[in-house]
Amino acid sequence: MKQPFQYSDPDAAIAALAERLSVVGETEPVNEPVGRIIAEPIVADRDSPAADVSAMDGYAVRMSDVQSDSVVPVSGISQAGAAPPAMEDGHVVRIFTGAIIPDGCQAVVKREDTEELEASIRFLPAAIESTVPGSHIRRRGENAPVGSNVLDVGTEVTPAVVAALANFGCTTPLCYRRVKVAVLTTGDEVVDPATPALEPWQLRNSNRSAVQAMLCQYPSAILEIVEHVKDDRDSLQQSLDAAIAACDVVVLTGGVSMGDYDYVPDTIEHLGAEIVFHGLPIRPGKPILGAATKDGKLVLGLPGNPVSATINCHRFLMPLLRRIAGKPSWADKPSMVTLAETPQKAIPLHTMLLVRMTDIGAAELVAAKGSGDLVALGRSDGYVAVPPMTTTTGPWPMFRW
Ligand SMILES: Nc1nc2c(c(=O)[nH]1)N[C@H]1C(S)=C(S)[C@@H](COP(=O)(O)OP(=O)(O)OC[C@H]3O[C@@H](n4cnc5c(N)ncnc54)[C@H](O)[C@@H]3O)O[C@H]1N2
Ligand code: MOO
Repeated sequence: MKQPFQYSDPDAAIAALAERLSVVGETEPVNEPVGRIIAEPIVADRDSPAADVSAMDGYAVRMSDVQSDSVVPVSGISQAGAAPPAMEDGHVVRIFTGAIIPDGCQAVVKREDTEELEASIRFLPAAIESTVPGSHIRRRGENAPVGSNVLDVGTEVTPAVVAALANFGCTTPLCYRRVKVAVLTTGDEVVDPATPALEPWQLRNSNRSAVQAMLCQYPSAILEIVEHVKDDRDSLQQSLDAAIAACDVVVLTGGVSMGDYDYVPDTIEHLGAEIVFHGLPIRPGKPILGAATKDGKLVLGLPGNPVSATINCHRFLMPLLRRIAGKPSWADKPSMVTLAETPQKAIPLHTMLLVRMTDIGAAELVAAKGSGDLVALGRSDGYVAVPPMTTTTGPWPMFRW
């Protein structure tokens, strides 16, 4: 670990790493695109709406007929799913929401603004006062004319985007392929989480579970390799070489610090990757390592302590994955929250404190015994980032799991 630190804050370190990473270029049509990134502009295949339509249930009228004392006969019905009838002079047409505006109609009057008589209507004062040409008419193409751009390349597909895509007949949008990720955990003391009886010197592989779970929440990434590697230089080198050949991103946990078995930094260097930072002024996570290969692949060495690995996977890996996946606005946009109590110690590091949200929207600190405290981790909703030498309640950025 180099001292002083190469970057004074996590965002600067993330940005420096991001600059060196390649963005996925290959594309594929995707059936279930939520969480994927669109790789082609989506163009309107028809006007939206496709014709002038009514925004209300009511009557299609000519302005000259909207008089306070006249009784106007109803000459037909325009309903959704059918062509409109002709509109006779001196008549109104009954119309429903979404139905096409008949030729000659200048406005729609809401049903509740009329008195409905047998086969005719009378306009109530509300209709007389508020009806102007175009009232309650949605004009053809007012949302988007045919051929216009509806969604840009780089849009992340949400349920709202899916609705817009469906409207333009796009059910399998062309998206960037998923980012291939390898997760390599290290540590000879670490065993599979399903192991029932452990020796006192063993512990369960919670880091693998945490990283896997975070990746599962992100549809633009796919886990290609998940492996636990023995604490020896050759095994680690072999696994790292294979992982970097097959994937865009390799995440390692453990072995990045100063211990005799901490081979991660050396093996990454041996790979020919540029170590952009090794050590940052953050707690937890001071020994974190970020590297980029010559062809722009990410190698992230997360510290082994479970709270550190989980927080820093969220803080560093997830935004960088969004960037590699092709999302232009990839940086985190944390909401600001006020802490329910002051942080106890002012330290010269960016501190990420586990918090739980109260019902009134304050962030309560979760008592934690350090970066191995998985109980505190499990009780948290996320973490709050407090700048160096600060003991005030904020508001500070809150990152939710
Ligand atoms: N002399 C120094 N020692 C340490 C420093 C330092 O700056 N100088 N930094 C400390 C900090 S901070 C951290 S965090 C750890 C990180 O070290 P490593 O990344 O080398 O992690 P390990 O030593 O391999 O493991 C630390 C701890 O975490 C447990 N662990 C590891 N992997 C897993 C896993 N997959 N699931 C659950 N738990 C895991 C491991 O058993 C250790 O208890 O270094 C400090 N030391
Ligand atoms: O990263 Mo370490 O987690 O500060 O213990």
